[in-house]
Amino acid sequence: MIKVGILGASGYAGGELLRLCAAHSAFTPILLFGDSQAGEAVAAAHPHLALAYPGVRFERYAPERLAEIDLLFACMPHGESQKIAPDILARGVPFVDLGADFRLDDAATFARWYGEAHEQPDLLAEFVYGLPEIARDRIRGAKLVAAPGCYPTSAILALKPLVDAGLIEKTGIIVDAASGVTGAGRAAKAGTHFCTVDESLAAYGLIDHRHTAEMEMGTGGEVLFTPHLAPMNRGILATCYANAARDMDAGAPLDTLKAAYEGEPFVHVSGALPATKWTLGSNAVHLTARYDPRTRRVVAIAALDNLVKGAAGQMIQCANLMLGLDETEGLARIGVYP
Ligand SMILES: NC(=O)C1=CN([C@@H]2O[C@H](COP(=O)(O)OP(=O)(O)OC[C@H]3O[C@@H](n4cnc5c(N)ncnc54)[C@H](OP(=O)(O)O)[C@@H]3O)[C@@H](O)[C@H]2O)C=CC1
Ligand SMILES: CC(=O)N[C@@H](CCC(=O)OP(=O)(O)O)C(=O)O
Repeated sequence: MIKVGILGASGYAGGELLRLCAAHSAFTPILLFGDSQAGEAVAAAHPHLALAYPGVRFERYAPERLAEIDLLFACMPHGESQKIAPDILARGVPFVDLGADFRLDDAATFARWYGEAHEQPDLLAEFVYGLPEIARDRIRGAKLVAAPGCYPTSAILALKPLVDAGLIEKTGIIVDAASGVTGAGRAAKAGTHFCTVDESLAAYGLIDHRHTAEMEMGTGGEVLFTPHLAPMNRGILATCYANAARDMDAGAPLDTLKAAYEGEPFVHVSGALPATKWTLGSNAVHLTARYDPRTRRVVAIAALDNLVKGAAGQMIQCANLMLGLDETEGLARIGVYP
């Protein structure tokens, strides 16, 4: 048994992490931190988890309690991990953070995209960016991992092999992506109210969405990113456009993605146009790509579940690698469909 602590266990990502841990052979959540719900039963926040966590309650965070666990996950709003990172490092507990605090590799980029100075700039280099398909060897055995945001996971997986193979130019990359509403967290907000979202599709975060920085770090290109909010609970569909760097067969981008992800347990590349519905509840990413000789552009599309491969599933996949377990342990490769 690997004793797990979760910070932000009462949120959507924390709830999904608890759901996945319930099906994991080793990860056993024993400390669920959530100050505002301390004393409440897990099932009060997550009724669907009642059978898995009978009698388990949220507790207040206290750094000395880190001595009781073998692995720590955090699913808190940005800025919170920075405050407690020194405690975590001092105790040496393996840590996977889902917030954005330690994803970027330099403090100036963090300040540019998050609008505030980083409180622990010296610790940025200590964290590995937790995208196993790109950084598996660095995650294996690491103590500190920063899991990517949901949008960057989709865009980086669709684009990086095409950049690396020299098929697309690094400038002028466009990422148009739509997210399900759980991507915005569980707190009630005007922008995610049922009546605002239902039967509607809208862009937001024009030009300055903070995930642009992660996409640029992960692809090595210059990205114009436009997120959209879609009337669905889960899912990200990212449609990515780039200028072709040279003439090529229409199928060359698809062949490149197939070669790049051959043997990857959670990545499926095919000529079919991916849909978010294929991925629900699974850690799968479905990808496709084409070259259009008429416009000399390459288009690549990714679909995933923002709460699994875009959040809690990615965290479990990283933790499996960090602790030397089978990377796929506790994770579904097949979504619930229809
Ligand atoms: N939802 C998604 O698809 C994804 C989310 N993320 C990131 O993961 C993190 C969590 O997201 P999500 O679960 O959606 O968010 P939620 O709003 O659903 O949950 C946030 C959690 O953080 C806790 N929390 C809130 N404020 C504080 C604080 N000041 N100190 C400590 N804990 C606090 C909340 O506890 P309480 O109930 O007690 O307030 C709750 O457990 C965020 O950083 C988000 O950006 C990343 C990838 C995908
Ligand atoms: C639909 C929606 O609102 N999505 C969130 C993305 C949340 C996330 O995954 O990213 P971070 O962890 O980097 O915040 C947004 O656009 O802010």
